[in-house]
Amino acid sequence: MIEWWPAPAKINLFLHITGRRADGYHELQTAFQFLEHGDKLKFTITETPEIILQTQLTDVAADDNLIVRAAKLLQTTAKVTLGVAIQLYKKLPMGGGLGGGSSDAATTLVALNKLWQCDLTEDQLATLGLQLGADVPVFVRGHAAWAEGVGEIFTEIDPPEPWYLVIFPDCAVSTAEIFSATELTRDCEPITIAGFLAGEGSNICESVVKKLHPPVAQALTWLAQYAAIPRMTGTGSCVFARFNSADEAENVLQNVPEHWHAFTAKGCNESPLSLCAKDFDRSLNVTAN
Ligand SMILES: C[C@@](CO)(OP(=O)(O)O)[C@H](O)COP(=O)(O)OP(=O)(O)OC[C@H]1O[C@@H](n2ccc(N)nc2=O)[C@H](O)[C@@H]1O
Ligand SMILES: Nc1ncnc2c1ncn2[C@@H]1O[C@H](COP(=O)(O)OP(=O)(O)O)[C@@H](O)[C@H]1O
Repeated sequence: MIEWWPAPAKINLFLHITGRRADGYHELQTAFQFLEHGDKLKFTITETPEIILQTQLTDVAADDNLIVRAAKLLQTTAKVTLGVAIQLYKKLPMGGGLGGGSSDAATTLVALNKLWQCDLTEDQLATLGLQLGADVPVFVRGHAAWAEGVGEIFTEIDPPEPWYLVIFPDCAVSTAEIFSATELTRDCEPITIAGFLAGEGSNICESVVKKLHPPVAQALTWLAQYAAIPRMTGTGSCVFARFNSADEAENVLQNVPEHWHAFTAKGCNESPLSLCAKDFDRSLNVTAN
């Protein structure tokens, strides 16, 4: 049986804004890839219907935590009478653009769907996830993706899987703050998947974030000494660069200034959550046979 379920980080390999809908949401083009690095969650199913989060996050009330919101949403939708106690091992910085909150929510949906035996389909879980946040569906689906619309229309992609060095420049960036900035570029020319795979694309939010959060600019400048095309993920604040091997990424990690948190991780097109869910299904089949 699975004890700890992974909630991996994602990075946006590029991020363009192509327009804005009448409801204020932005139309995007982006490419998501997962990292072999992230949070972990442990679920203990209970006979009574309470949902208890045993690990508290500073600054997030338990009822606002996306883990609790995801569990409640699934419990109500699938009319589940069981409950759950959840432990969280939090590694991903909040407001870092690594999608930690969304990934925690997706792992909760995917794991509890199995542990509570709800039998919702992946499409149903992704639709539920979208109610919690724009980034939740890609974590539910678990494959690297080209995304359009407000980030919910996916095409699976298989870009190279390099090693990354990721720096969290010790500042949190709110997605809503960046999307409400007047100087944000909102009219990028659409690009194609083939164009992206050939190297087109950048993160259009970088200039606004660098201006509002100088540590992000400093981290990008620092990384540029060691790697071509350092980039910000999502609306920040983390920045990343790619390397051909774990050793190359590790060597640069040794030099990262102490006041920044940093880590290395391999990029992966199938998410650790998806692999874990398959392991879970296999273990059930073994027990049944
Ligand atoms: C733009 C991305 C790229 O990955 O940024 P990051 O959050 O990862 O940095 C995400 O899609 C973000 O997803 P997520 O963080 O789940 O966003 P949400 O909670 O749904 O929305 C936060 C706020 O951002 C704005 N928002 C979000 C998504 C979008 N396509 N257009 C928007 O204008 C809305 O004002 C919304 O209130
Ligand atoms: N389980 C959770 N983990 C992280 N953040 C959460 C969680 N639940 C709710 N949040 C809220 O979501 C915000 C965004 O967090 P996160 O997804 O980690 O960053 P980002 O969207 O920049 O990748 C946090 O600042 C926090 O207020």
